[in-house]
Amino acid sequence: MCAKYKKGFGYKTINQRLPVILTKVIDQVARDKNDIGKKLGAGALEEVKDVIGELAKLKNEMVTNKSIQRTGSAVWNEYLANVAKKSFNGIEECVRWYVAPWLFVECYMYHRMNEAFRTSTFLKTYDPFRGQKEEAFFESVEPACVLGEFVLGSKNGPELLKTLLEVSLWGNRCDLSISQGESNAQDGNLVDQLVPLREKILANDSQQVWEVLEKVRKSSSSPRRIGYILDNSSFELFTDLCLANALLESGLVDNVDFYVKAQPWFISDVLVQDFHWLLDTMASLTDKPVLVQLATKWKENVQTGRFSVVEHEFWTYPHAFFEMKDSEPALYHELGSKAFLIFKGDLNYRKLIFDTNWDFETPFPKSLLGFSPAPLVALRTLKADCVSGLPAGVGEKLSEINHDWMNTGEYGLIQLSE
Ligand SMILES: O=P(O)(O)OC[C@@]1(O)O[C@H](CO)[C@@H](O)[C@@H]1O
Ligand SMILES: [Mn+2]
Repeated sequence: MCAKYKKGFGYKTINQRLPVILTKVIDQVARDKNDIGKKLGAGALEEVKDVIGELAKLKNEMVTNKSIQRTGSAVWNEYLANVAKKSFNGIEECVRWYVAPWLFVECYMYHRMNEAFRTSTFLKTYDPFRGQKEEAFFESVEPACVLGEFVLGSKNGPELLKTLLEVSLWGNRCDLSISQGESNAQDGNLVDQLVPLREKILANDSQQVWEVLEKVRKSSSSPRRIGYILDNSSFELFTDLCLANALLESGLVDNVDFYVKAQPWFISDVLVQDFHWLLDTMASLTDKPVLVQLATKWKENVQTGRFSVVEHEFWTYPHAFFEMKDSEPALYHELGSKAFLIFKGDLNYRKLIFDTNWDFETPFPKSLLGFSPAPLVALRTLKADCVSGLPAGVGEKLSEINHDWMNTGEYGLIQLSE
């Protein structure tokens, strides 16, 4: 899929969404300029100007459909060469913003943005999205309290697990990339919304997920460790922690390894510091005892290693996941050592199914193209036009009602591949 077809979501992304997102990054850096200068001195101030210049150049390349440039990353350059080889007769100059695969180009924008920061001296670890992520959590404190009360007051077992799979799924609507950085917090009590939302789950393997996890619980291998490939910070991360909490407390698994991005990504994606920020912030909200109680528990899990947070550069590469086995075999092997994997969100889903226009009814496991390090579930609200594993007729019917149905975040999937 690429951005050349004006009716596709790829076109809207390159033509509208990404320029807006990048402009906001430039504005944010410009706003932070004086603070940075005051804190770090004149050298830093000069550097801020250079970074803004780089970002403006990137925006110009994007909006004028220039060729995708090589960068300082061998991995990205090799990927670019492969895109050229596969679709452009090896001519890299022909790989332009509007004709290159959409997934590659969208990731490339964030890669180039990060390169501008990472190659600087003073702004190496600067995260232009930090404020938005933090604000998003403060906007969701009330729904988080309600959900927290629910989690603390529920009995462990299949019903709670299935409910929290749905909670974590709908947490994926709170993504700041789809809203181009505008507020997109959880609205109201999610637990009450689950029943009406259920008809929007187009494929729901939650019962089978429970059965697989029951097998994990009974297995002799110890410790029973799962990998949780996170997506967005703030409320979505809170829902993920609620699910992980239930997995531990029901005795289904012993350890949860959370995989996070190593660079600011798609605005709201979790970085290591976002994970700890959330726990610290919850712990500091003393007028919200339920959040303090959960933070205490989860911090203890971090201290004892029952929760761990792992960053890996692979999640900010352009590769589809079926390519991981060859391009990042150590990570594939590491995931293969887990009893179960949870993949969150739209971007991870796109990478799982190679961002391909599968027939709606293609079985989900088949669309993973051999990616199968361990049994896995994908929890994803649909925000891009690719999907697999739908029951007969569902996709066709929705297409008749609204041709944009795959891009709105209104529908969800809980899909298992054993
Ligand atoms: O991965 P997530 O946070 O669920 O979704 C991120 C997202 O940017 O991915 C799609 C395009 O890649 C967008 O439609 C959507 O906003
Ligand atoms: Mn995201």
